[in-house]
Amino acid sequence: MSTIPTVLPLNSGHEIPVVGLGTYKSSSGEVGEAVKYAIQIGYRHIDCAWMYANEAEIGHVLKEILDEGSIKREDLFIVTKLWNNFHARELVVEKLKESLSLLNLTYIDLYLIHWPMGFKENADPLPNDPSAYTDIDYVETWKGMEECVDQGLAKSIGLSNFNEEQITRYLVLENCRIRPAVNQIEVNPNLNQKDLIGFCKEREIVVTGYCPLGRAAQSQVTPGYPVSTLLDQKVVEMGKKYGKTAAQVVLRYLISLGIAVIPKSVNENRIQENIQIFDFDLDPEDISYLDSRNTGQRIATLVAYKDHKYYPFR
Ligand SMILES: NC(=O)C1=CN([C@@H]2O[C@H](COP(=O)(O)OP(=O)(O)OC[C@H]3O[C@@H](n4cnc5c(N)ncnc54)[C@H](OP(=O)(O)O)[C@@H]3O)[C@@H](O)[C@H]2O)C=CC1
Ligand SMILES: O=C1CO[C@H](CO)[C@@H](O)[C@@H]1O
Repeated sequence: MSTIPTVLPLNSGHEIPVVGLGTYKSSSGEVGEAVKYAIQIGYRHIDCAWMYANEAEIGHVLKEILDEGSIKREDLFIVTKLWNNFHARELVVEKLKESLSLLNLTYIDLYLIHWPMGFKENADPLPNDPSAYTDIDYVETWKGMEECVDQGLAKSIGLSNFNEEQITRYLVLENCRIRPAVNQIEVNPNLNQKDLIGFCKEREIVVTGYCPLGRAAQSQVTPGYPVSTLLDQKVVEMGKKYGKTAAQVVLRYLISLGIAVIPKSVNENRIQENIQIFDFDLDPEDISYLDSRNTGQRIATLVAYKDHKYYPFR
């Protein structure tokens, strides 16, 4: 059996656990229990965001766990993200401090710019009107991110939803003093992102794949969503051969691309299932089948902002 590492090295000198728990739409009254259970059974990486509006409940549980003492702060890898309204350089440290206070932490392991597009500070977080856009250059935002590292508030900093050209503006133009450690992007068999993953790898940027399960249940009922590979009967049957579920097959496929994944669940069985993916290998014909599912369809398009100067998916 081939061994897949359980952590990946970052260019900051730190390591990111390959499987993390997603928390988007993990609702109040559920998210804390989910995080507590995940950490109890061995998850060490939790993916949060200011935008998810649930950092306070997660912070309550993190405090409880760390106060109890058997898990130390340095054992955990907590991620959060700067939302689009706060791209002005002088807001970055302030917004990280706000997230840290909600999360009951003194530092974050990884702070990401959530999207390259900026909105005005006092606008709606998902504005309907282009008058809410700003053209603050994300290179300016990055200077604020670097200050988070300088002040000891973030161990690593990175990007999310950035395309090749946008990453190149940091690296080739040498606009950054501290290099992005991670680019968090949508990755699932419908959108396997092999090119962007390869591009990032060559530049020592680790990819974290979001929506790894293709939001299975919602994908059946949400107009415009590509149908999740978890619902493909062939993948369900494939799983039976290994004594695994379709979700485990898909996650195993994704981590073999050399990326981290952050499946979201608030259900104990599924939280457990999603990390039990290191004890089997996929046969070459199954990998070929999953490769063939790459239609390029995206879930998280934020297409309402397609006319924003920094929209990444043109
Ligand atoms: N940077 C960015 O812009 C983005 C980041 N993210 C991050 O990535 C995380 C994951 O993406 P997300 O959008 O949540 O989508 P996922 O692909 O992780 O799908 C989550 C859905 O799948 C269900 N599910 C979980 N495990 C299983 C399983 N084993 N079998 C069947 N269904 C399952 C969950 O339900 P249940 O909870 O009931 O188990 C939930 O409905 C987010 O939570 C967030 O942290 C996501 C989108 C954008
Ligand atoms: O993190 C996120 C969760 O998904 C949303 C889209 O469905 C994104 O807008 C957001 O970036």
